[in-house]
Amino acid sequence: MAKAVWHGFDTRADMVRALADKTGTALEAAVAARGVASWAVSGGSTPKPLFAALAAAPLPWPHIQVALVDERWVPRSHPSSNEALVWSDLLRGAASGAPFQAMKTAHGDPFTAAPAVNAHYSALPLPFDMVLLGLGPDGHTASLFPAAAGLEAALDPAGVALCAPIRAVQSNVTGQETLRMTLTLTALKTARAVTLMITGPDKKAVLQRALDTDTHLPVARVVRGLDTDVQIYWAP
Ligand SMILES: O=C1O[C@H](COP(=O)(O)O)[C@@H](O)[C@H](O)[C@H]1O
Repeated sequence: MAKAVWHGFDTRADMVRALADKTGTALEAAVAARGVASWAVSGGSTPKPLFAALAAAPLPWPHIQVALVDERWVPRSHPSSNEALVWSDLLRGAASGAPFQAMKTAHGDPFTAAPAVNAHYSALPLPFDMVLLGLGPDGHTASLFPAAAGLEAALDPAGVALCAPIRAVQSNVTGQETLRMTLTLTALKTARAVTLMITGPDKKAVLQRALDTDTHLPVARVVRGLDTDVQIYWAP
């Protein structure tokens, strides 16, 4: 069973430097070994400085396939679009030559889009060489929200889908449902390396609790279900 390995830093800048270095080295090694690398990235606010650091890094970007870990079912013009974040913060400068796989399609909802999104993701160089996960205050990672419709299918260890539709109610947005698409445990499980980037004492406490006692929370179920240990990068 995979476990969490903590890497703590005094400052966010130190953490970003270390994680950028680890990510760049792994992606470069994958290109050297197999001619191509694949990196699945989360959205949200936490990875922004990491994206800025890597966008400027002289990596073999045209051979590094970037894809999303999860997406809100909103157009790219929406401020919450993870795809928009990747375009604005990562796929620029040196990294602008990287091929990118989005999750959002023109379908009206992620449930009808799932076959198409799965077809797109099946064509990627898999397993992922690197996956960058984040964490929400409710213990969600990717778009695997506690009690969401679609959660059990997405976390089914025997599932075959790589991407799954999710209908979630976010605890910090009272009563508001969001439609999302997420990588499944099946897609995450075989990744060669998985990093989880978190900042602040609250997220550290949520993660610690999930790993120790609230083991039903999605982030804990993902950590347990992976083939590889999850490298946790944390700074205050
Ligand atoms: O909803 C989401 O939230 C998590 C955490 O986001 P953050 O803003 O607290 O860093 C993120 O990992 C995920 O990709 C996103 O869709």
